[in-house]
Amino acid sequence: MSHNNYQDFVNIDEFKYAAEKKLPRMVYDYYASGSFDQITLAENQNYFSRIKLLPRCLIDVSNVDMRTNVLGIDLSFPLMIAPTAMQKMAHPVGETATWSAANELGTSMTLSSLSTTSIEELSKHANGNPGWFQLYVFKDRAITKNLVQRAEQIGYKAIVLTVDTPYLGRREADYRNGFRLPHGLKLQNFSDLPLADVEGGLNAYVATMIDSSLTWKDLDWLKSITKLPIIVKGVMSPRDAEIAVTHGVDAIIVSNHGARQLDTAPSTIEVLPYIVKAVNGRCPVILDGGVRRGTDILKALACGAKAVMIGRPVLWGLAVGGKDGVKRVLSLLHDELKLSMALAGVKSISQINKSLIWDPSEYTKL
Ligand SMILES: Cc1cc2nc3c(=O)[nH]c(=O)nc-3n(C[C@H](O)[C@H](O)[C@H](O)COP(=O)(O)O)c2cc1C
Ligand SMILES: CC(C)CC(=O)C(=O)O
Repeated sequence: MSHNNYQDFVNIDEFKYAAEKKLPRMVYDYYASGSFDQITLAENQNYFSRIKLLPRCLIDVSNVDMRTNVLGIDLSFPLMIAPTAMQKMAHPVGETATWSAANELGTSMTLSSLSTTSIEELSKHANGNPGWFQLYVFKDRAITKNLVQRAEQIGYKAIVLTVDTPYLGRREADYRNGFRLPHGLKLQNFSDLPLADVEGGLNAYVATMIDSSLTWKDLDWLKSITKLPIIVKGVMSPRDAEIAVTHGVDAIIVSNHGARQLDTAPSTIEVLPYIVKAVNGRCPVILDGGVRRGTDILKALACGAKAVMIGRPVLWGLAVGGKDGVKRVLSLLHDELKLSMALAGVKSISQINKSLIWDPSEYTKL
């Protein structure tokens, strides 16, 4: 067996480069791409780098406690795994490897509706504790209802309703490459239905199958068919956050879908403080998009997020080293956050607040 040196990688970028070398071009491009000119893709990371952290000194940081809890889920640190479709393209073990890595590191994952491992298979692997289930609402409501009820019955703890995908954003590399699900792989939640194949590419799939007429009324319908908490994923406008809260959602995920939908949308970290203000403590707010460093997690929490999610870094870990690759990705971010908290002068999650972010206007009158 060839020597795998990913255990020596010191940051997430190294995983990305290694995954690019290892994966077929079509798969890597699908995972990596943003839409159109990928302005938002760059901005998701760049905006983080423009925010400055202000360290406090002479605080006993010999013990840093990163534990937290989101909607009843205990986390060893405030990071969860975002739903990403078709993980068996990255590694033959796919979603179950990701779940195991998350579980061993004391965190949790959300299974995509469009997974290459079924709702039931993952739950069996997870001993009935599979995490959250991400829902795409199909035009055929019987299919949608079936997904939700299977997830509820078999032990998923919340439904993550994705609200930013009435159509798929245009990722140009996927057109060039003629992206399709590789032979031998299926969207396992639909076993033998025609729905399980992505023969004509993803854009056609979404346009044909996914309900682009979805509105807030459908959120009420969803609530009527399940007792599980409902989390809306893909909120970017503070106005929509307000509407979501009035519809009684249990949490909001501030997300621009990893910059794969509307290009030139703002970065998620830029809108986060405004959404937190609009929500005003009425439900937890989670952020995803561009989180690649422990300092990014610290900044998101300082802006009021309860936790963050990562998408692509997990796919890079999975591609490079399966379960152990994902574990290494998670532990890098875990250790980076711990060090960053200590260097900033905070020893627990509850001590993180916006005073950690450098804002000269707060000090001009001192
Ligand atoms: C390859 C890929 C597939 C994705 N599939 C889904 C999906 O099936 N459902 C969903 O709600 N979001 C999906 N997303 C969006 C992620 O859940 C998440 O919002 C995004 O990846 C976060 O940004 P990051 O990759 O910069 O961490 C996908 C993202 C990527 C990169
Ligand atoms: C199959 C797609 C709808 C999955 C997705 O959300 C994405 O590619 O961004």
